[in-house]
Amino acid sequence: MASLAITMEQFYIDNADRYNKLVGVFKPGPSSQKTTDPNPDMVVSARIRPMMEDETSQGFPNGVHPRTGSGNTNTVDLHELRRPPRGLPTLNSFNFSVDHVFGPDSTTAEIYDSLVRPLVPWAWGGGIGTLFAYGQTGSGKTFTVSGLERHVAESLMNGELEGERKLHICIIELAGQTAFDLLNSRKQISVLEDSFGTTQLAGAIEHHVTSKAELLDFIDAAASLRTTSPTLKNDTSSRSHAICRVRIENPALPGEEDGLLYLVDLAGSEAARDKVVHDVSRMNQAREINTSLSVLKDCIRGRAAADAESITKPGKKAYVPFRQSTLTKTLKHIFDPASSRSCKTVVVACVNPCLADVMASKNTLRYAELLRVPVPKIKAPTYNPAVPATWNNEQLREWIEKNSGTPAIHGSLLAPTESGPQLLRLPVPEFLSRCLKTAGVTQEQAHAFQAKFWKMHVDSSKAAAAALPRPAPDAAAKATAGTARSRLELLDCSADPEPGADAIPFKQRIRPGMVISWDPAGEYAMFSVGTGKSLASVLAPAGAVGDRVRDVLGGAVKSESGDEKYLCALMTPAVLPGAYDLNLWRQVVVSAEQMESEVLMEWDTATRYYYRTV
Ligand SMILES: Nc1ncnc2c1ncn2[C@@H]1O[C@H](COP(=O)(O)OP(=O)(O)OP(=O)(O)O)[C@@H](O)[C@H]1O
Repeated sequence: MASLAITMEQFYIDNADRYNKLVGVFKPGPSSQKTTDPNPDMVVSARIRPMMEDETSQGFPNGVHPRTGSGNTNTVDLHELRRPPRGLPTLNSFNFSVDHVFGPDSTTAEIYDSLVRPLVPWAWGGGIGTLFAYGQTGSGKTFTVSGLERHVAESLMNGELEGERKLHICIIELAGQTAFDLLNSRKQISVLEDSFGTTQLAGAIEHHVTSKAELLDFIDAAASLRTTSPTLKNDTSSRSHAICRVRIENPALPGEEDGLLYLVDLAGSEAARDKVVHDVSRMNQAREINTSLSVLKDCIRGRAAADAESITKPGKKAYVPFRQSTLTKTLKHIFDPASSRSCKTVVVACVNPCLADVMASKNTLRYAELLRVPVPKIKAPTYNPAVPATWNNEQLREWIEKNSGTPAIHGSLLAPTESGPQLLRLPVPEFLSRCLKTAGVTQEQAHAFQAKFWKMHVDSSKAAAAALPRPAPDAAAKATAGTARSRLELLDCSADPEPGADAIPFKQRIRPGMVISWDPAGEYAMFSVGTGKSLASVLAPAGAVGDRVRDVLGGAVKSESGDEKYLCALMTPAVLPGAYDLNLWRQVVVSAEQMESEVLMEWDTATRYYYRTV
């Protein structure tokens, strides 16, 4: 095998002139892949590095050519030289299409500006931005990722992004099934899934960073450890995946998910021709790398397909095999369709243009093409006031201002340019931060409004998917027609079913199930949360229960005083942000005087919790 490779190399060198002549007269045909609409959340690019000094000095021609002219920036031509049994060598040509091709003269700054820069504000707003560099050994992955890391550090730390954030960095290396902390002397760590289904890097140390210099120091320390590890020198970087994770915490939204920025320098997809060693461990290593890269491809495609369908078919569950490799398990948040985190991903397929490596380059470009999932062409939807996915920016803003409670959230602050589908894709923390820009809006109102918007989308899509023939409206439905909430909505919401009830002060219509905010005094103060208030759901008038009934602190419920009192069940914050539990057996007596306001709550079947609504 090795001798065959050497003979082929000699053949390429001997026929370099003929090869260059054939390439010079090559007439490119149409691109082999149908052009698809670019997917803004999943961009696949190729970077062709320059020929290296040693490659040109040996006489190897350039085998990979970005197509130029007529504005074409996404096609690459690759030419092999075939050795026929008889006669002169001939050209065997292929072309590949991706979203962007960067030729040997392109700089890392250009790649950053056109593809990677948008990931930074996305993660700053609470989303997940990921960059993968893929390619054969020696194709420029580390060169590209380390250059991009510098630009990312600059963007994160130059003070241009809005709001305060706390940044934490962690850099790990995955070699086969084993993970190491590159910021802690390459100590072995474990990749575990906890009982909440979250992947934990057990044993890895996260470092808080406050300046660009500090961030770069960590990046450089990890890079030097990766490339100079004594026993693995020279081969370490090519046989392992390096994952740099920056976690971006927003102190103004403590309960929300943090933004995540991943920069992933993948293991070399194939051993370079001059490094092939056919021992068993090397073969096993190569098999593991190939498996992890193949699973990665399936996961990237799976997630892109799930995202593309999330707006049109939200009920449909995509299968993404992220548990099949340590790499994808580590990056679970990106791939798990159940995580519902908003992700933007960029892949840079790095290509070595030397003719001697053209087989590996062909595989890299084919892999890159496979990562592209066409975005379904959806004709402009017809406006439907009940379906957020059909709203343009103007319709969305109008709805926001009418439906976001008091004070009304400014549409221009929440959705300056977005359409309905675009706002649905916004990371939740970013949505909340934008709501809070309107003076007087509280976090609770922002949460409730976000939940209302999302629920409307889910309900409308489910209704469209079900497309069941509708029965004729019954008398009760007719009675509520025209009120703010449909009969169906009222089944899961604490709102008063009486049409027009909200015009009557809540104390004049207290009823079982109503949720109230109250001010617990004395020993009941232990039930207050945050603001000193507590939430409870009315069960019955205190006078309606037997003489021996006691509340949660053992006090008698029935009393001789003529005060208007109610037996209520406490509602307490649950583990999920913005969620509440109804504690049916933690009962308290609340007088009408202690009640401050009615709070509308909704039941969410998916999480089995109650949420505030507006
Ligand atoms: N665009 C580029 N311009 C100039 N030099 C480059 C470019 N890309 C890569 N190189 C050089 O090519 C060599 C190989 O690059 P690099 O180490 O980044 O490859 P790699 O794909 O990370 O390899 P490995 O998988 O072995 O880690 C390095 O000397 C690097 O400086």
